[in-house]
Order: sequence, then C-alpha cells, then structure tokens
Amino acid sequence: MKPIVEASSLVKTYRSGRSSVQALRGVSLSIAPGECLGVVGESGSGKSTVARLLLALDKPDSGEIVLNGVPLTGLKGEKLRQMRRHVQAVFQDPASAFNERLPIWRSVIEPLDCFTDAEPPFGADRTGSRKELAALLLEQAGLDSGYAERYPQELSGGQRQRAAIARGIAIGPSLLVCDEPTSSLDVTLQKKVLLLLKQLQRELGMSILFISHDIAAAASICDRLLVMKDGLAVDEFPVRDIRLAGRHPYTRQLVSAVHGEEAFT
Ligand SMILES: Nc1ncnc2c1ncn2[C@@H]1O[C@H](COP(=O)(O)OP(=O)(O)OP(=O)(O)O)[C@@H](O)[C@H]1O
Repeated sequence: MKPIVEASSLVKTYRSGRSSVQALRGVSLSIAPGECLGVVGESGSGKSTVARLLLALDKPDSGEIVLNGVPLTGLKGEKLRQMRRHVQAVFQDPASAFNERLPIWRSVIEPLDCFTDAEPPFGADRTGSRKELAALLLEQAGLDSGYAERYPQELSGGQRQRAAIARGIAIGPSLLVCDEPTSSLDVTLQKKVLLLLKQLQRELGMSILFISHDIAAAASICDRLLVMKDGLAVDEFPVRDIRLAGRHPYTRQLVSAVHGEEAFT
C-alpha cells in the first residue's frame, strides 16, 4: 500500500541573528494508510519541527515530503491549499486553538467552510444545518451536542481538546497530526482522549502522527514508534518490540524511566 506520508532526509535549521539551531539533521519517516506512528523524544529533539514541516507551516532546508503521492516541496497557492485538506492537526494547548469570540460549533465547522468540496465523516450530510453538523462531530468526539453553543472559555481543558479533535476530523483528513494532544490534561483525561483518538482512527481509517514526550502514552495507541534525539531519528520499531533487549540505549532509557530497567530482562 502506498504511504500517506513519506518524508526523506529532512533537515531544518532555525537561525536568529548569529545563532542557529539544527532542529532536524536528516529525519526520514513514512506513515501507511490507517497507521498510527508515534514520534517520541525529549524536549528539543525536533518532534514539533517534524509536525510543522508535514503541516506545511514551515519548509525544510532540504529533504522531501510526499503527501498522498504528491511532493509538498514547491507547492504554492491553491495547490498547497488543496494538499492541506488531507492533513489536519490537534495541538497541545486547546485553549489557544479556538477563537474565544466564537461559539465552539463555529470553530468546529470551520474546516468544512474552508474546503467546500470536502465531505464530513460518518456519512454526515453537509447540505443540512452547519450547527447540527458541528453538533454531530462534537458527539463523535464524546462531547454532548449541548456544548455546541458554549464559548471555548466555558469548556474544561478536556472538553476543549475533544472539540479540537472534532474539528480535526471535520473534513475527514487522511492524516491527523497530534502534537502533544494530551500533555495539558490530567492522567484520567489523558487516557480517555487517547482512547478517543484510537477509536476515531479505526472508525475513519485515517492515519495519525502522534507526537509526545511520553513514550508510554505513545505506545498505548501507536502501531510504530520513531524515537528522536538531537534532531535525529535514533530508533524505529513496531510497538510490540518496545522491550526487546536490542533496543537503542536512548529508547531503553525512556522505557526504563517509566517501567524500570527490568522491563528488558
Ligand atoms: N522558531 C524557532 N526558532 C528558533 N529555534 C527553534 C524554533 N522552533 C524550534 N526551535 C529549536 O529547534 C529545536 C527543536 O525544537 P522542537 O520544537 O521541534 O522540539 P520538540 O522535540 O518538539 O520539543 P518540545 O517537546 O519541547 O516541544 C529546539 O532546540 C528548539 O529550541
């Protein structure tokens, strides 16, 4: 099966004044249709930079990203916009993800307003009321339709993140990029949101790029993990192989921090 995303040898350096940071030093990855790939690693290892490049929010210095068979590099204007409809995002901070002057349903429906030829998931009818459609998306994300009229500041962090996920799936993307989507939530809510993402991934057959500093959270929903350190992918494996004795020392360090060194014996 052709991958949804294929990124090869991505290099990205951020420069400001005389200083520069090499955020990515040649990272390659691919995500198959319906697959959940986790990108894990410590703060500053380059995880969010990978997300920004895949979302075309930034450009690599070198390397290539092919999305649904089309190279992103060099795409501009309407062609770039059309590629963007295949990739949606959910970020860490649900508070800043919404316009606080709009009721939540208006933000949830926004991607469908932007891409008028995109079809919503779950066989929903886009010719009906926009508010009802948003309410249906919210319900699929586990939020009662009664919340549709509320403003973002009237929702809890967990509810806002569910609303962000509802918006993320509104145009039925091939790939949902989730950058630390549960990091601002308490442990119980984290688990619920992880379960929701897994359930939606299965129901909609979409791929997920799940970025997290928390290897246990990533392992709980991902099929494969890519471990990053200092701008490099140092390890990559199916989740079932996470405790193999031959894992990269840095992966062992991350796993041991959660499960203890005995995880590998
Ligand atoms: N816009 C920017 N300008 C300058 N440096 C940046 C910029 N964005 C990221 N960096 C630097 O690039 C490196 C990688 O950052 P990135 O955000 O990709 O890491 P991360 O693994 O996602 O970290 P975190 O888990 O803390 O979000 C870091 O050293 C960071 O300080």
